[in-house]
Amino acid sequence: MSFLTVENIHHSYFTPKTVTTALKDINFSVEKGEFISLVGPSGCGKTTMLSILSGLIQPTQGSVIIDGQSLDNQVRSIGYMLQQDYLFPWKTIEENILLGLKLKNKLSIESKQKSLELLKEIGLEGVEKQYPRQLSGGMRQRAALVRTLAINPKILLLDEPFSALDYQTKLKLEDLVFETLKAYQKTAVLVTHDIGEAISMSDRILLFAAKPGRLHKIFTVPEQLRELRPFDVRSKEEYSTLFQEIWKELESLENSE
Ligand SMILES: Nc1ncnc2c1ncn2[C@@H]1O[C@H](COP(=O)(O)OP(=O)(O)OP(=O)(O)O)[C@@H](O)[C@H]1O
Repeated sequence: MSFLTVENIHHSYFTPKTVTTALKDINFSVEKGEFISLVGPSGCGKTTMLSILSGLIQPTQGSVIIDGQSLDNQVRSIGYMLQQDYLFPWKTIEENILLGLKLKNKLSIESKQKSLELLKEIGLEGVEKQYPRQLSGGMRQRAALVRTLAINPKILLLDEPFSALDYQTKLKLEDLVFETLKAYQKTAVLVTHDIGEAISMSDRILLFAAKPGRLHKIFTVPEQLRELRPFDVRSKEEYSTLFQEIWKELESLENSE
């Protein structure tokens, strides 16, 4: 059985005058430790899918099974990382990264030590007593990653976590997040508009189509790219080939709309 199974998900948004089918007949599964990306044109339902996986919205139909249990029993073990870091400005970095543990009643000497070690591993040693405004955007996103991992989530949902960063910081963070998730064998689902980012970080890429939002095609990243760090993937021939393939598929989707 797969670690994450999405079964027959259907979701519509209702307003007094309109019904929008954001997702229709979505089925896919993710293995433990696998990294998948959701890509596709604007409005194809990527964010809706992630909101369903996080338990923030209930799908109109269908189910999500994580580690053999329904999502309702697992929402506490989902980690969510967004475009904005959402660190509390009046709390220090240490207080921010321990907040999730505190809220979940999981703060202990051991869990605190683990979180501070992770902060060190991610290159943020020495900023514990500083406030978010004293850190750069990239450093704040790294702190947000530590806060997300501190609760030891079973699955990490990443909603365009690098899109607000400058290009150089983004590439560096892609490497860092990739290495960290690999080291901790975390299962992750990334939503991104950046095909290059999807190829360089993922095992598989799920291309969604719009109107109605649906899963159009799944691409498997070649084995030889999966062992490399994201930055190095970008210079490989297999990367360019897959980029072209996904790009053409996206163009054909746009032309058929
Ligand atoms: N709260 C809402 N109420 C009504 N319609 C919504 C709502 N949220 C999203 N939609 C509609 O559902 C569809 C899917 O939206 P969603 O935001 O999931 O797509 P997306 O792929 O994440 O888009 P983008 O790439 O632009 O962020 C769109 O047609 C959108 O207009």
